[in-house]
Amino acid sequence: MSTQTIKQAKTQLRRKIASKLTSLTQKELERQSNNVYVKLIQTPNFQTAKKVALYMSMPTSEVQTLQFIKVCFEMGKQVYLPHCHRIKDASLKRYDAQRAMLIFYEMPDFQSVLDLKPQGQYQLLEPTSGNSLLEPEKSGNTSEKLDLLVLPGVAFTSDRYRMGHGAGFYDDFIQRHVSTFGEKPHSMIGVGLKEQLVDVIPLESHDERLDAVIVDDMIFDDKL
Ligand SMILES: Nc1nc2c(c(=O)[nH]1)N(C=O)[C@@H](CNc1ccc(C(=O)N[C@@H](CCC(=O)O)C(=O)O)cc1)CN2
Ligand SMILES: Nc1ncnc2c1ncn2[C@@H]1O[C@H](COP(=O)(O)OP(=O)(O)OP(=O)(O)O)[C@@H](O)[C@H]1O
Repeated sequence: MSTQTIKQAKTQLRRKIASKLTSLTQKELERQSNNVYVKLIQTPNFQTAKKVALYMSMPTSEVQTLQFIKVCFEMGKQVYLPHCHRIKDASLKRYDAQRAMLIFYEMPDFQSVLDLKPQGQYQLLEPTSGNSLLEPEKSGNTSEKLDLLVLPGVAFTSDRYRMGHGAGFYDDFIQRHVSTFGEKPHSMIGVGLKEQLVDVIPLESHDERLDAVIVDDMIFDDKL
């Protein structure tokens, strides 16, 4: 398949999942999110992780994360949340069409998460300052690598591939993590709803395979 055909197939799949998700009730979204969170907490990689990067969920189409973030603080984890950073210096682009990149900021406590305000084009709840991870324009960045990266997505497969909203942010972040720390985050876990589990995702060469995918009460990991 040509790159163009793969991109079109990804767009089609995004539409198909979006229409499936319109009939999901709030109750069902909460039920599945809770199942995911129980499974995630049980994983040894979560138990041992100190630095954990999560995301602030959008209201209807993603596994809800607020309760999970709360538990992370209660367990003494260092919690990081993403910010979409517009690239001003073209030399920081990793591919031509790239406009923005993810920076993760450390959240000092749960209250600061509750206080987040919607930012940018997608009105996501994002931090805009703080101790950062992989902020390239900032000198003296002394932060250490991530123990766990929890990834949102639009679709997931049982062989641990993921497709997002089409910005290429997470694959880019993983590559920059490798450039800076010499390795990927210790563990990368995608979380989804059962409506987001598909047989195949059209893959491009930059698409990263995850260490585990958790969908509703199912976990797919490389030890199975
Ligand atoms: N909760 C959450 N936070 C996140 C992400 C995410 O997927 N979920 N991201 C993950 O990278 C980054 C933000 N990236 C995003 C990129 C595009 C769209 C979006 O809605 N885009 C299209 C719709 C595409 C589609 O059909 O799905 C639009 O332009 O309307 C949302 C977030 C960082 N933070
Ligand atoms: N490393 C890269 N090199 C070249 N093109 C890329 C790269 N990363 C992403 N792109 C391009 O950017 C677009 C979005 O990529 P992709 O579909 O992989 O994003 P995604 O996984 O859905 O997004 P996200 O990770 O932000 O949720 C695609 O058109 C893809 O070809």
